[in-house]
Amino acid sequence: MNICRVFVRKMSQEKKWEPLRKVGIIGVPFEKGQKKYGVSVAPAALRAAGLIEKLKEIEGLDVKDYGDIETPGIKEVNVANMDHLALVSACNKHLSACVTQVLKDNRIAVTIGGDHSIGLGTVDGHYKVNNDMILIWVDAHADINTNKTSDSGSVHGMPVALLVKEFSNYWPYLPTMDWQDVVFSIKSLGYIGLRSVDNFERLAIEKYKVPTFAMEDVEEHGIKNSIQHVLQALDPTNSRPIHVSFDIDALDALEAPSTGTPVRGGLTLREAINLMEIVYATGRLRAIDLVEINPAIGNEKDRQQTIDAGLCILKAALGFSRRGTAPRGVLDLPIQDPHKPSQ
Ligand SMILES: NC(=[NH2+])NCCC[C@H](N)C(=O)O
Ligand SMILES: [Mn+2]
Repeated sequence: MNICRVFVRKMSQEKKWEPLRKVGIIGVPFEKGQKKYGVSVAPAALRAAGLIEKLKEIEGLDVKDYGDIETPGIKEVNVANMDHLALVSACNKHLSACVTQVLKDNRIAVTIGGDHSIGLGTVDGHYKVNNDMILIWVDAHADINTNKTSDSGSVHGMPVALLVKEFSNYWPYLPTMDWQDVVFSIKSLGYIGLRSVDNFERLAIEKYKVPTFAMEDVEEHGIKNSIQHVLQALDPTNSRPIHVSFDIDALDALEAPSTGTPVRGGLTLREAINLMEIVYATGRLRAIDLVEINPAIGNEKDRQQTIDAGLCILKAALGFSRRGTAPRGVLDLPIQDPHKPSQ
């Protein structure tokens, strides 16, 4: 039997994944998912630091800026221990539609927060286009509290719990949230970088066996094995689109001090870059969120360091190589005539 031919046929049936070389940037100046002032300034601060230009420098990358999502003032609703739900809901409804549009334009959706409550809209919008997507939540926190289990009442600690269909019995009726179809499964979720996990969050992770590499596990296995393990657990056939929701507080507070809920003992920037390089190399990254950069926290150096770290993470996710990239289609260095003066 011609095993070889069967193998070749099987290979050619498998979808080949190439990194998408087109991206769409969405800014979300939203901060009502938590209590501190400043995280809404991040999209402007990143743009001022050259976000668009720096991404355009990546060889072959086509970058389109879709502008910012604005959230007009709105009448609040009353849900126990859940601050500003109506505003969070309005912002995410709009954001979800925008992410869907970027993906339909055949671009990777790059969303700049904003606090992490906006993960609700980015994942909702992504799922509408790729319902086989997997979600990698890179964070110091699990963000899987309900209004019953949260100590803070801040929705940036709840987006994962709002997203997953397995949690429907853990929520009351949530006014203003009727736009959301809760269809994403917790079976498609994995965590990297955790080190501040509330009791009920830990219970949820164990109950639903969420592939989780908390900092102790990253310590034991290294970042490369950690991400590969999560990807393998969620998608053993390497065939599902990837969404990374990256909270800057996944980095050690020394690497990214300008954030609202910093925790020491986190990822180094090198580990975060390596993580994103590995995700890029799969060719399957379709959406990335970068959230919780708060330029109003710390001094000028803290601010710059945090924004710079965020830019490094985005660049690694979108194909920047630390090895360098030779100019495309050029085979030699520029020739000069040794008998003539320079021109
Ligand atoms: N996206 C974040 N920074 N989340 C922090 C959440 C902290 C805490 N677990 C809470 O529920 O409030
Ligand atoms: Mn978070």
